[in-house]
Amino acid sequence: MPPVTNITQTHPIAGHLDMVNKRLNDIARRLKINKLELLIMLTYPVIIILGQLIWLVAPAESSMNYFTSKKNIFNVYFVKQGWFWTTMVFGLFLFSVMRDSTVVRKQHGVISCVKKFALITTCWFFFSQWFLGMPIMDRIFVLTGGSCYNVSAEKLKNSEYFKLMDFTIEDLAEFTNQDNDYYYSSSISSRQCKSMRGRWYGGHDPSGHVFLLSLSTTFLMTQLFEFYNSITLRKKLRQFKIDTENHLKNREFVPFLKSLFLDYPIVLLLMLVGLWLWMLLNTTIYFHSLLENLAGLFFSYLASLLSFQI
Ligand SMILES: CCCCCCCC/C=C\CCCCCCCC(=O)SCCNC(=O)CCNC(=O)[C@H](O)C(C)(C)COP(=O)(O)O
Ligand SMILES: Nc1ncnc2c1ncn2[C@@H]1O[C@H](COP(=O)(O)O)[C@@H](OP(=O)(O)O)[C@H]1O
Repeated sequence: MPPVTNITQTHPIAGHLDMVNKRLNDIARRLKINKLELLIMLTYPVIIILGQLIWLVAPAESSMNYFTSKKNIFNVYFVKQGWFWTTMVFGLFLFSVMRDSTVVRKQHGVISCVKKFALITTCWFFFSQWFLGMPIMDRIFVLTGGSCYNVSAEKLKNSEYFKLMDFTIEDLAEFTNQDNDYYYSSSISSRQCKSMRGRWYGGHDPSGHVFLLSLSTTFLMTQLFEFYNSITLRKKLRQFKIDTENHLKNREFVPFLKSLFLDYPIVLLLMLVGLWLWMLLNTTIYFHSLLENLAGLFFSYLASLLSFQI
């Protein structure tokens, strides 16, 4: 009888996979993180590249859709309040983990993930909300030559921070009226600029959306796998399906919601992660330049890498 050869050892693809695996282990070791954390972090460059390809390939008319609008419901009520939703889902998840008798090493895990959340919340706050005045993302914009332009005299607040525009910027000319005076400032935040109907123009503007969406997703996914593995997760999702079918068959809507929020928030967590990844793809197709999206990702990587050290 001919000797039995192990196909996984002899197939050329197995060799390549082995090499990729070794390379990933190497990178993870150098960054002092585990392979799962690395794999999660690698999904964002893939999404950003996919977004760029869609933007390049799709003709303008087919790329104009509901998600091209800044006013789409998912952007206004979800992403723009993104830290709130991440906090809610994380809180429910943590509460369910504490009540779950099948989870091992609970106490240590819960404390470390609360610390991680405090750290990334601080990073989010400093990067996108406030950092001894302007948030970091706005400071980068101003330091690279950006300003808030075209603020009309009647919308002007805190006039000491503004100078009269005795010049016009060609790109922004359509937003001004020849008869009015307009002002500009490099000392106010993007939020203040927007509130005065000014134009945030001229600098490198790291994407706050890419930062928030990738940081939240990394945190939620790494915490999910901190407490569950793929087998226990699949078991939980199967049980959720059975419970839901029973609830809905008996028209028990309140018990269904109770079980979703208290016993199976992993379903909410996975739904939120799905929405965040979808919105991330849309951001990379329709908004910002590639470099600005990568800058948002870079700062979210820094925050995640810091949190992995806890
Ligand atoms: C010194 C201050 C440190 C603050 C951090 C303290 C850490 C405390 C530790 C643990 C407890 C955490 C409790 C956190 C509760 C957080 C609850 C909320 O998140 S309420 C705020 C809701 N707001 C948002 O979610 C806003 C999200 N949106 C944005 O960040 C921006 O809109 C954007 C970045 C998505 C886009 O920017 P834009 O300029 O284009 O609008
Ligand atoms: N996925 C998405 N869907 C809708 N609007 C998005 C979006 N991603 C980014 N935007 C919008 O693009 C602008 C730049 O976003 P950011 O700098 O946070 O990446 C923001 O506009 P506004 O600031 O006018 O709301 C934001 O709302």
